[in-house]
Amino acid sequence: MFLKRISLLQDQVPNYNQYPFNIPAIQVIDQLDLASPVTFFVGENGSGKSTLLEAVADKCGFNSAGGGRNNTYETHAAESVLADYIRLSWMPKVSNGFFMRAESFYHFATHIDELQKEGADAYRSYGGQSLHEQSHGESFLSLFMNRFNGQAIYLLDEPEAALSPQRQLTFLRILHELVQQEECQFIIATHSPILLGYPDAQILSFDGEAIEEISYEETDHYKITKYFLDHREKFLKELLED
Ligand SMILES: Nc1ncnc2c1ncn2[C@@H]1O[C@H](COP(=O)(O)OP(=O)(O)OP(=O)(O)O)[C@@H](O)[C@H]1O
Repeated sequence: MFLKRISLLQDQVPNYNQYPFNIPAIQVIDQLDLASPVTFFVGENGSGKSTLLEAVADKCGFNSAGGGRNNTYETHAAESVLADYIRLSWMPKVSNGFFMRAESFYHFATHIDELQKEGADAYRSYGGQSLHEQSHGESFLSLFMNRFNGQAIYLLDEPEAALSPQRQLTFLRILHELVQQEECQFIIATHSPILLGYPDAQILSFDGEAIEEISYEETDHYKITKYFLDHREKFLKELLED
């Protein structure tokens, strides 16, 4: 793995009452140690996972709307304010990698189409076909299978968004091969109890007073999903009738 620590430059934070420094989990970051090639960010909606991931992506030099170092294109995505206030500690440093956010993947696909029109063989890295001509889930898997390789860091924001449960398992297989064979590092914000099950991953929860490591079985994703599947009728009766 390459990225070992994310630190917040607390003495330089201009205002703790303003976004992004007003997010509870973010404002108390001192040093966040990454202890495994696969780190998951988990937490409630709005707990700050994307904000931190985007800041890391920006600091890596990746397009904060999605892409690698060479993907320069305009979007409505704002610059990451937080990026100026974090420090990344590497051992060793890698510059290869990719930031994928499900919500702006459409714009990224358009950017690849434009590169192809300009004469570059841009589709080669994405399964030989426009990402717009593949289903949402197929285009995600094309990205993971064809574009991801070599020693690199991959920052993924909810990669499960378009993937069926079966394809999430396929994704885990690709992830495993990239970690084992290419020594890739992943930081993944996710709500998927399937992805979170990846063995030996570090799971960082944004739900407490500080970002802290928790086990798979301690995640709400596991607990709620398990309870739901084990007691579906009772659970829904309580939920819908009370
Ligand atoms: N550009 C912005 N300006 C002001 N507040 C913002 C901005 N972007 C996000 N926020 C707020 O910051 C908080 C954290 O948002 P963020 O997108 O990081 O959450 P998240 O944990 O990734 O959530 P989700 O699981 O829903 O994707 C939220 O309360 C959100 O409303």
